[in-house]
Formats: sequence, C-alpha cells, structure tokens
Amino acid sequence: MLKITDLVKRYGSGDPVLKNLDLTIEGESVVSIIGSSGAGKSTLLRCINRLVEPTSGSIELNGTELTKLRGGNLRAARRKIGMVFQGFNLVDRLTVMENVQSGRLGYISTWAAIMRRYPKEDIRRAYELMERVGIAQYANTRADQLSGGERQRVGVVRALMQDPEILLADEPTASLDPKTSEQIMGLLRDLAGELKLPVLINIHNVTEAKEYTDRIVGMRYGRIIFDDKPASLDQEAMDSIYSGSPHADRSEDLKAAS
Ligand SMILES: Nc1ncnc2c1ncn2[C@@H]1O[C@H](COP(=O)(O)OP(=O)(O)OP(=O)(O)O)[C@@H](O)[C@H]1O
Repeated sequence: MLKITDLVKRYGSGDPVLKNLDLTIEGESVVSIIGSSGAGKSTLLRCINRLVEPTSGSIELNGTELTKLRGGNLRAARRKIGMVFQGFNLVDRLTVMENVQSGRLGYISTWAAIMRRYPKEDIRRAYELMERVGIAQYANTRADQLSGGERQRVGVVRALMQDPEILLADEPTASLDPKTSEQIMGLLRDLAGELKLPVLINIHNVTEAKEYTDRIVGMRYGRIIFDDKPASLDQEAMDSIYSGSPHADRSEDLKAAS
C-alpha cells in the first residue's frame, strides 16, 4: 500500500507546488493522475521515488517511510519502485537484454553487471517478461533499432525486472501514436492485475485515463480536487480540474489562511 500524508513540496523559496496532499493507493489498482500543466503531477511522482526531495509530510510504501531514508536504505527502497518514463530512458547503444537487465542493477554486483554476467534466474525472468510484452525476438537487438511502442515495452520490462512493489509511469504514452498508446495503457492495466501491482500513471490523455484506469485523481495546482471512479468524471469535474491558474489558486489559499 502507498500512503501519502500531508505532503508538501516547495522548490527553493517559491510557493508550494504540492499543498498538504493526502493519497492512499491499495492493492493492485491502476490510478491515473490528471491535471493541467504545472498542477504538480510529475513532482508528486518524483517525490515518491525521491528524485525530488519532499519538503514535509510522509510517504509510506508497504510500511516503510520513504521520506527519511538515506544511502543504502534509500537505494534499497528505490529498487522497489519501478519507473516508466515518457522518453523511455533506454541506453540506445545497448541491446534490449542489456537494457532490461539494468533493472537488476543494485541486486547484482557491479562487476557482474559490467561483464554482462547476468544470473541465470535473471535471464529466465527477462525472457518471461519480454515474451509477455512481445519483444523477446529483439533480445539481442540494439535499443535504437526499435519503434517507440517496442521501446516503451523495454522500459516496462526493465521496471518489472526490479521486482517492484509499485509501478510509477510519468506520461508513458505521450511520445506514442494513438494506437500504440492504447496498447501500452492496456498492457500496464493487464500487468497490474497479473502481477498484483499498484500502478500510478501521470497522464494528459483523459480518454485513456477513463478507459484504462480504475480510479482518477484530478490535481489542480498542488491539490487533489477529484478522486473517484472514471464514470464519475463528468463535465463539471473536468471544468473544475482544468480551470483556475496558479495565481488564482494562491489567492484562494491566502484568503483561506486569513
Ligand atoms: N526543478 C524545479 N525547480 C523549480 N520549479 C519546478 C521544478 N520542477 C517543477 N517545478 C514547478 O513546479 C510546478 C509543478 O510542476 P510539475 O512538472 O510537477 O507539473 P505537472 O503537472 O507534471 O506539469 P506537466 O503536465 O506540464 O508535466 C510548476 O510550476 C513547475 O514550474
């Protein structure tokens, strides 16, 4: 379970971009986060895997408080958080297998990784996952020879090789054509069920969020103002999520505080 409580993030001395945010995700649900540009969606995801340091508040993953971790404990916790990126973040000159095995970095010795001496079990698991997502035939192909959809499948397998307890996806389909985009969303939904994983997806495409996720969280300038089933996301809710401006919302905060 992911339990976020009273999370605040402020970059430098600016206004907070996450304002006392609470969010709990249980079990294998697929949750999308929607909201205008600048609402704080990426910041939220990045606070969870500590690519961004939260200013205050708590983030617990299956009982482990993530915000206080340092050094080896932080690295160990990060291994349990799979991340899928908009730009795939593959190493182009490496093969698909090498990219996928980089998900095991931290589990195996640096020497074994440099020498590409992957444990048999890791190779077996990689093939199993690559078969599952339809890229096993490219195991020895350089990553830059693949299409966008195939590259994102490599990104997904790499994240799953970490044996994660949660999968975070930051606009995973924004670089893909509409059909491929739907295939990747379908894949994330199906894998969440098969692997019993919670999946949190930051997404701009509301139609896909409605079709492929179980729950939609709508953010407006640092706050969650909608959290419900896709069927409840009506026009009024949409207007509320996509209206406002950072300035107007700040004025409301000041009014509420005074
Ligand atoms: N590294 C940073 N330093 C300073 N401000 C930042 C930084 N990263 C993000 N911000 C600011 O934080 C706010 C939230 O940004 P964030 O990228 O989290 O929003 P978003 O909802 O993911 O937007 P988008 O949909 O455009 O990706 C924005 O005002 C942005 O300018």
